[in-house]
Amino acid sequence: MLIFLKIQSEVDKLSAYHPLTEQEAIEFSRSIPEFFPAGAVLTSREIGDGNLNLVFHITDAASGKGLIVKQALPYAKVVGESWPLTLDRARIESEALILQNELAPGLVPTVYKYDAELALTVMEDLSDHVIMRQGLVDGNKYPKFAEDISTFMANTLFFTSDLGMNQQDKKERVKAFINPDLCKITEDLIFDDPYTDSPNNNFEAAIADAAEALRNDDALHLEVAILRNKFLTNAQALLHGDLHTGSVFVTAQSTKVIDPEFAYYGPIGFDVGAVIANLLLNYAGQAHWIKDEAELADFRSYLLGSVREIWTKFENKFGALWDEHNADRLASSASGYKQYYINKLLQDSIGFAGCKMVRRIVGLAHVADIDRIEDAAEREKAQRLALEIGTSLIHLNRQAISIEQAIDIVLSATTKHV
Ligand SMILES: Nc1ncnc2c1ncn2[C@@H]1O[C@H](COP(=O)(O)OP(=O)(O)O)[C@@H](O)[C@H]1O
Ligand SMILES: CSC[C@H]1O[C@H](OP(=O)(O)O)[C@H](O)[C@@H]1O
Repeated sequence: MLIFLKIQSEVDKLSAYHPLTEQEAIEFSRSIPEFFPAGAVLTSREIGDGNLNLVFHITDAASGKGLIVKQALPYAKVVGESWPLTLDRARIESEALILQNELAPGLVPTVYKYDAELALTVMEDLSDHVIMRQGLVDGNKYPKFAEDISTFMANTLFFTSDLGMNQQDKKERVKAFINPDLCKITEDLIFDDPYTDSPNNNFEAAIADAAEALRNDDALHLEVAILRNKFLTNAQALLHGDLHTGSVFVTAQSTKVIDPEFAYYGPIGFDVGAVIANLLLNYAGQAHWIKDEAELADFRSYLLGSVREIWTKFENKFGALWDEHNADRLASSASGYKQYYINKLLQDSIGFAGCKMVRRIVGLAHVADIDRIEDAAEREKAQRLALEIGTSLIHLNRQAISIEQAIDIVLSATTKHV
């Protein structure tokens, strides 16, 4: 009730706020200086397929130019008005995109305009790219992805941390990116609901036994509680906060990260783990999407190779930034500290990856890689494989010393679930 009243008063204060119609989105997009030719005949289509916001695609057939107008609703679209959600997330998203573009140039869409009253951002149209989740379901490989995403994560995470920026300025930035509503979604959906009998949970009867096992595994609960506490308290760097393959646009030559409305200061491994988890969720679903055994083995080995490459490149790039740009005297001089810090990042990444896999199988919001499998028995197999990998990664996390251990977990779970 309190949240509802808070958000209602937020909406009342923004007197101009209302969800745009497709026509109004066209009118708004004409305010971007010198983008569309004067008198251009524009068309508008609401294309939002995410859980939270409106996304209008504005196009001019004559010039071939396009724009994206993304507007926050005062509630979570996937659930409806009964789940109020702050409009401030539009500010967080546009400020995060602008900062990410400075730290990792070319790896996010350009922001043309942010309007606080309407809670909307006008940004570069990336319709010549595909959403990576769909690309992977279609069996496509992305040769630039590991290089680009490791650069994106190393740069944005290092240079927003106490290692890579002035530590007093960092505290101001923590303040600017306080994001309680969106963090609460993650705290509930990822770090609580799957391990209890929550009304938010959403799993099929066929895997009720596996869902029950999650609720009764004390050792697992200990690991999740430790990871949850890191998410709640470890303001290590400015995270993207929701870095799944539905938040990445790709082509063979290009990578663009979108949708950082969950950005806040949190543990670095949460972003790295999100990328790993979503590659592994695709891995779990692929036995349905690719029927030929040799092709399946090849694609799965590409996915595991990507996990290895992403971690290794991230570790090397983060380490190189540490050597060249460290703003913390003791961190750079204390012998063994860099190795200690980066090993903790590996452990966190593995643990968070596991949590993110589990939530996509038994929690509120699922992934197309698995949910779109029409055959119930095949879908169940994929769900059980994802749960086995996810829980094993969570159990491993604090013991991990190499990414190879995570890969071994995937391989032995695969053998078990043929
Ligand atoms: N810059 C963009 N260019 C082209 N399409 C976009 C862009 N941003 C978002 N979209 C489309 O809108 C969809 C939802 O966007 P997203 O930012 O993920 O919204 P939500 O925050 O609701 O999840 C994307 O899956 C994509 O199809
Ligand atoms: C009730 S929000 C559920 C889920 O949706 C978000 O994803 P997206 O904005 O990309 O659709 C985020 O992952 C949340 O956990």
